[in-house]
Amino acid sequence: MSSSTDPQPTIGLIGMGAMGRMYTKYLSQGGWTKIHVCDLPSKYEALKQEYDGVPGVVVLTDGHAVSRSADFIMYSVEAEFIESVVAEYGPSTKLNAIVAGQTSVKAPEKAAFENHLPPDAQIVSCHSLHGPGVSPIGQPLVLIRHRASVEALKQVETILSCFGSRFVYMSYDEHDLVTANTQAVTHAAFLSMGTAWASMRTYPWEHGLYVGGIETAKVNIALRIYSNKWHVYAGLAILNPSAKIQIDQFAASATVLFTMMLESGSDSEAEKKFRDRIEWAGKTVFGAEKKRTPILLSSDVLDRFSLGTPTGKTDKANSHLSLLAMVDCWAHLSIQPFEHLLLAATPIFRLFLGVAEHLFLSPTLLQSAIHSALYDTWHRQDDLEFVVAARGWSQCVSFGSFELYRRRFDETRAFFESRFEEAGVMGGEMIKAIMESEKEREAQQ
Ligand SMILES: NC(=O)C1=CN([C@@H]2O[C@H](COP(=O)(O)OP(=O)(O)OC[C@H]3O[C@@H](n4cnc5c(N)ncnc54)[C@H](OP(=O)(O)O)[C@@H]3O)[C@@H](O)[C@H]2O)C=CC1
Ligand SMILES: O=C(O)C(=O)Cc1ccc(O)cc1
Repeated sequence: MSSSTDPQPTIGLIGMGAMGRMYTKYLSQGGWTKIHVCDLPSKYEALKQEYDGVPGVVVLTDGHAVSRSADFIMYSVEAEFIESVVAEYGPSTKLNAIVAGQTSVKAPEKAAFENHLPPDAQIVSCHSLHGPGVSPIGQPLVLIRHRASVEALKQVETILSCFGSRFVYMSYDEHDLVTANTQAVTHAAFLSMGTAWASMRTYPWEHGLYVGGIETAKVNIALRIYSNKWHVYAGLAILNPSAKIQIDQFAASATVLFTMMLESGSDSEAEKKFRDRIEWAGKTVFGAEKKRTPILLSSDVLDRFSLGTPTGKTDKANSHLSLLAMVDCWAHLSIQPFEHLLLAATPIFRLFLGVAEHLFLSPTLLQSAIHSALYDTWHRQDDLEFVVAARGWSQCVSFGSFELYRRRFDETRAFFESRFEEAGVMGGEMIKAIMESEKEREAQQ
């Protein structure tokens, strides 16, 4: 790191995509004066022009130039490529530099750093648990002191303090377990909703049946995910071994619950089995949480962020199969989602857990969802498409194919693309409102 006569370390960012740019922005605004950045050499000229005059930022040709000059180096590249990128630039790491990665799954990053960084390099990795369009203030920022002195960790904290995020400390292995619990299944659920809607060629908020309250949250988040980079979700699902197990359980839960819905009909024994299973899942996940202040805003507030206009048909109950399956999945895997809430929740996980909690802690809502699941047939096609989509995503992840993942993602994305701008604004405001209401509640408690 910097010597005592040089108060500012040189900060290096390799990969100037969405996250690299976000880091550059906050580091520059935070007053750091030596921020060396690069992307692929082919983007050098364009990046140089773009960052001309941005305080503290120097664009360099490639990762060798950044690695050789920086005291703290962060790799913000696709998880799929971390091994090859570190293999290329790692040997150029400045003597005694501290190295970090921003990848959403850490097992490949850890292996890449151990295999390709010089022995004098210290490793303090990180992970901002939010997307590039969310304000980092108050969000969890994971710090992983893997091969580094306490002093090195302090230096990283100092550099990143300008984000106003909440530091969360864990090991590489803990990180992958926690993020599988919070992110993998949440993403699988929203990816499946999107694929189901796209398969039916319907924008759910446009036909008036899925508008307002819980539906608003589902639509806004699904569109938010599809407007992000496919490789972010592919990487954390395919390269994290714990994620595969969870996504598989989610698909299994959706399938079993849907089958039970079909079997019930006039069969009271089958109906009882379904009710018992939902009740068991709800107790397992939410049972101990009766005294917690609920996460979610009221339905009225959620309605403010709706993409569609309530038509009066909106009171019609539906099965909320995705939420029932999520809670069933958590219960089967003995995941206690509230344990992660304080520690390492992303905005999307927080919101989805809040929506599930809203459903399960309201006896009226839950009973009407169960009743609708058992007796209504109008949403059967939607639920069937959802189950097919969940199984498809699970199979895709189990095959470990990035190409297949990209094709599935792109197909659904194309269907929603024209709506991203509108949904991005709404979704952003919804997340902001929820974060603010959380802060207010915390202050009151
Ligand atoms: N987006 C998100 O919500 C979050 C993402 N992350 C993680 O951060 C990392 C980056 O994600 P994000 O910024 O969204 O993705 P982007 O695709 O926007 O950015 C990655 C950038 O790295 C570039 N790159 C690839 N190889 C090299 C190389 N050899 N040298 C220099 N640059 C290279 C890519 O170029 P090219 O496109 O040409 O390949 C691209 O510009 C990922 O590992 C992701 O999992 C973490 C938190 C949130
Ligand atoms: O909130 C979410 O789950 C997101 O989708 C944004 C996101 C994506 C990848 C990360 O590694 C961290 C956050």
